[in-house]
Amino acid sequence: DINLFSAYQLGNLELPNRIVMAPLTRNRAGQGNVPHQLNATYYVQRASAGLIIAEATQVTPEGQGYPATPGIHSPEQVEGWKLVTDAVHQHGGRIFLQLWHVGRISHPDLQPNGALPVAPSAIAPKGEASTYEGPKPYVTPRALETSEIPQIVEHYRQGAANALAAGFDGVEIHSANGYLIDQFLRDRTNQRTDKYGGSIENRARLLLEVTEAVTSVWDSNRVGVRLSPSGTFNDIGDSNPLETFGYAAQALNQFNLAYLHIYEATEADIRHGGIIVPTSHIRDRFTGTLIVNGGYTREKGDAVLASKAADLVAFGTLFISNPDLPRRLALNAPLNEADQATFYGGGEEGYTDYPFWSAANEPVAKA
Ligand SMILES: C=C(C(=O)O)c1ccccc1
Repeated sequence: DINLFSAYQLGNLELPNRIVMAPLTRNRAGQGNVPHQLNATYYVQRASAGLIIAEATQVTPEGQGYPATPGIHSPEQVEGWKLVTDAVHQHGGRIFLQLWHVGRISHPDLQPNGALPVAPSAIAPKGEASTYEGPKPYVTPRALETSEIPQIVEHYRQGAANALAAGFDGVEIHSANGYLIDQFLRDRTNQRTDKYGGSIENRARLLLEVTEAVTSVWDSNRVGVRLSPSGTFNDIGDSNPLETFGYAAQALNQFNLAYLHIYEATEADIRHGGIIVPTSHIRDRFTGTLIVNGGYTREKGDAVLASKAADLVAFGTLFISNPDLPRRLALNAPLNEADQATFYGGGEEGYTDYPFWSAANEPVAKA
């Protein structure tokens, strides 16, 4: 039976296992949102993943929504990312970059010239923004003019080109978790009356235009898309996600992408009463490789692969605290507990200081 340790042919990339490192925001970019050596150490420690999807990275300054998240829009950032891709490649790893624009999930304190964050419509998210001075209530974003959207698409294209120059093996278009592209996809946040709003085709237009632009830079088998059909994070929602995401999954087939990556329903989504879209609804419509993510264990991962409900399994929290996760899963070794207090921000504590497994730290049987 296929399991987590089976190899996988992802387009022309050979993955030695089916264990993917999920994109994880860690808020540890250097000055100027430039990746630095500490980030290279963190990623190279995890190079045994079948595939690393590096953290969400803004394609333009307006796309930043949190302190110290890396960018891919300046020459310094391209140079910084080369430290990461070179290190991972020297250790035989493969790494994609997740291209991001947060849309309304930001604050004027994080925006160039203190401007309003942009979004499909002027609808403020519930909750608080994370700024360098701490949490602040979200503001009502500025609705993008129709004439501004080609420039947004160009930011993603340029970001994709910069990722190619930075030595990545591919890119993932972040279209999940209530950020800009997800804001356009869903009718709670997109109440536009132009060709980017109203019908499902119109609400998916930005996703498809960005995918078109990114696949004009990369071979399509090096481009992935991430969706969160059941998501409620960032006050996102849709009146008919089965239809919305069923359409999106089918529409993406035209590009022959590397994969579609689904962030599955969390306990929070179920608690928030979001409509749950079963991953089978997507699997039945998307004809390419499917990555699933969300609370998987070795057993659940092996099972979802054996049943052919997915092709690859992404792990987030477990990769935070277990740099050598594939080896530990293969050995059924104990797993380090992740320290949530150091998930976001800071330095090496809770980032590069989690131990690797060695039999030496096997609990010694009591004499
Ligand atoms: C990029 C994120 C996502 O996709 O959910 C994110 C951002 C901040 C904290 C956690 C996660």
